[in-house]
Amino acid sequence: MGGTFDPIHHGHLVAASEVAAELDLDEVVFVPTGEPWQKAGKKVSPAEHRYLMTVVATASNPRFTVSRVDIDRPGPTYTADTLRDLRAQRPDAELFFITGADALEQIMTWKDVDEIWDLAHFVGVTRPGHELNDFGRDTDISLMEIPAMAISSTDCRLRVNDGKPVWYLVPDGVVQYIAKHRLYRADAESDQVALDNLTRGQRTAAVETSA
Ligand SMILES: Nc1ncnc2c1ncn2[C@@H]1O[C@H](COP(=O)(O)OP(=O)(O)OP(=O)(O)O)[C@@H](O)[C@H]1O
Ligand SMILES: O=C(O)c1ccc[n+]([C@@H]2O[C@H](COP(=O)([O-])O)[C@@H](O)[C@H]2O)c1
Repeated sequence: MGGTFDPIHHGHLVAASEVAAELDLDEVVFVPTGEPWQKAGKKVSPAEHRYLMTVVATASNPRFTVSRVDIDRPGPTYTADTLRDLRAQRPDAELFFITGADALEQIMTWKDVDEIWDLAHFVGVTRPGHELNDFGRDTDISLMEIPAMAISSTDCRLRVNDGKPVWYLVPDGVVQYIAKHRLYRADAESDQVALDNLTRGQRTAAVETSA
């Protein structure tokens, strides 16, 4: 399951859990984006913070793992690259790519969209406020109804900035990670920009130092 995970929330986790149970998957790999090019105009937290929050959120589930392939690959994140990298690491695995209805609405605008159907089966899950569409022939998309979780990362970020709680919207460890690193607060903006401006290696060291 790919995502910007800024922050990861219970909507993501329920989607992964439901698809894993329905399809009897051995593993769900959460893949935080490196540079989500379709969010280029939006402020995105440093990849290392998003990666670490995803690790914290998934740690208690033995079937959930987190991959660095997208955050370690320089440049914009394309799912075709994600899937090629995962296939190289797991040559015998049958891959499924889980995506919510809103992301699925945009899938025809993704890079190399004609090639992605050969790299994985796509599973589109319901999300409140969005229509679920499989685009008909020439695609490989299964649709799945999951419990409706009206949670978004955008709303979580706004709530933190407004001083509202995000308990029970995100896992407890993620609430604590956000507080510890003062994420999503307008008054911490200068810290974020400073982190954004570091090189990838410096950023990893900086986040590890402050963790
Ligand atoms: N509440 C939800 N229910 C089902 N799928 C979801 C939900 N939230 C996110 N997803 C799906 O998870 C994937 C990653 O989403 P993403 O990390 O962009 O979260 P988001 O909540 O949509 O973030 P933002 O509000 O910042 O755009 C996408 O495929 C998205 O459709
Ligand atoms: O391949 C693309 O061009 C592409 C364009 C937009 C989004 N995606 C992928 O879709 C997933 C959800 O993205 P997002 O931006 O909604 O967090 C994530 O894995 C992205 O890398 C992929």
